[in-house]
Amino acid sequence: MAAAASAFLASQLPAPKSSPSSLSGLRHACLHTDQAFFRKIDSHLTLSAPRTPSRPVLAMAASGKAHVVVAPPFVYIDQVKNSLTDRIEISAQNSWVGKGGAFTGEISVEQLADIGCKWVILGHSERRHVIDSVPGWDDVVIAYEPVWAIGTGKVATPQQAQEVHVAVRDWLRKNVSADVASKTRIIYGGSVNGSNSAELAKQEDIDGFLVGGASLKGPEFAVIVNSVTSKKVAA
Ligand SMILES: O=C[C@H](O)COP(=O)(O)O
Repeated sequence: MAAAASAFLASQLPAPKSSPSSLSGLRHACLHTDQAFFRKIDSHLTLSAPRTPSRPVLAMAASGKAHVVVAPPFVYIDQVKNSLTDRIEISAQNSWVGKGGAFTGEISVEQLADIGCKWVILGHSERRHVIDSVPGWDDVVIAYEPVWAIGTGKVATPQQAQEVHVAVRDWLRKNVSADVASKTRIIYGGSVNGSNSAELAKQEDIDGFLVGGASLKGPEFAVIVNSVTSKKVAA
């Protein structure tokens, strides 16, 4: 199980030069906990989900273009999974990342895999996890979310997000490999909605989205999913 130290990686990234001055201090301070890692359990984009996904979500998924993963709270995973087609995969919002043992109340990746959950979000800024190592990068998706943008309605500009995504990719190139840098999906999260997703998706290094609030609105969620270009879907 899973991923690099998010705080460690983030601490090596520069604050985006294009930050507006009113946000630059906050952005810089927040940057240290802004990266989350998605680790595929078996084999990006992850989303909050209502108990029952809406018809537009199912219709959009059936179109077969974007890779869609929904991340309901633990207690709804089975219910949501049973209401979805196989085209939409399931993620947990967190998991126990330590070794085995007696940890009452924690949920392990083995348990998640056992109920058909293929992904897990690790290191979301709301969880403050720090993860030790990445045994393999093939199934890791990195999400950049400025903390000030999460649930606030304040979205990073496409240029700001692109700048940080480039920095993340550069970090991967220097610290892992050029191959991993080019293949790893880096997704943006933080007040993504149907009005801003298209411009964000045009950026070269934005490979998808981590959507919170807008994922609960079926038609808007479908707009966001469809804004991810075919180039990135194919990646
Ligand atoms: O988990 C969700 C992300 O943190 C983004 O949430 P948001 O789209 O509501 O800002």
